[in-house]
Amino acid sequence: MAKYKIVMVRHGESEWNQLNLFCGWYNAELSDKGRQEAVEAGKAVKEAGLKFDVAHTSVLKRANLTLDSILAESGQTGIPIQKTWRLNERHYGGLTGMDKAETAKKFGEDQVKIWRRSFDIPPPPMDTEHKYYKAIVEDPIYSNGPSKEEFPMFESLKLTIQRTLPYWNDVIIPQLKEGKKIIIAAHGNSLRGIVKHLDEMSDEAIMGLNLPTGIPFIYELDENFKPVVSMKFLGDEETVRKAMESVANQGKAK
Ligand SMILES: O=C(O)[C@@H](COP(=O)(O)O)OP(=O)(O)O
Repeated sequence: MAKYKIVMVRHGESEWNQLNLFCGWYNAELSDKGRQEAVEAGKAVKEAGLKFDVAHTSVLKRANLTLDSILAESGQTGIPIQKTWRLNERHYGGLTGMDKAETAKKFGEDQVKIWRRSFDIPPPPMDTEHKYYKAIVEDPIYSNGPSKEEFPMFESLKLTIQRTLPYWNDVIIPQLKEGKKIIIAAHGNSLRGIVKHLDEMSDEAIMGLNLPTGIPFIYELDENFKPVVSMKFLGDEETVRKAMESVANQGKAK
């Protein structure tokens, strides 16, 4: 029997999603389409009658602004919002700022799929000469963490899960136990990590999961935090399927 319910959402389309650039820890803006997706997500939350006591998000504005829109549209602006770098997108290392389709043309679609979707093969590291190194490392959004030692220069999904899961276990689970109703607004890969954990997906199975932007999904969990309902999207099946397919296709050479 379901005891807990939690809502998650990948942010609306960012300007870098729109340009098809690897984004990772770069603090990209939402695109106009992304802002609209966030509004629609809020309407869907309202229609579904979902109420929250607390919200969690990354320190990146594409997730923060999506959350703000969802809360505004569903009339819940006053709730506490907890921001953490642990919910950030995976750090895309040296690929940050590169065009996904161009990268597929140069290195092959198979290699790009490995970089995007393999469980434990990381992208190449970001070195100090990288165009976006300073923009990321010196961004004030990181002034409260991670520490210098924790600050990644690249992350595989495995490494992303290693820093996201402690937040799930130490912050989210205790709040669920207290009876808090929670929404998490985060990113394609930080959320894939949580989904992999909850659904106990194999390293192979998680390769096939592409999360769409701006469509909230619900998990219902039993008393042991095992899913009774998994990834139930607030959207019709065909729209979700197409949106997932289009994310998968971002890594194809054009
Ligand atoms: O970093 C990025 O480019 C995308 C995910 O990219 P893929 O892993 O789907 O290529 O992250 P998000 O838009 O969710 O913050």
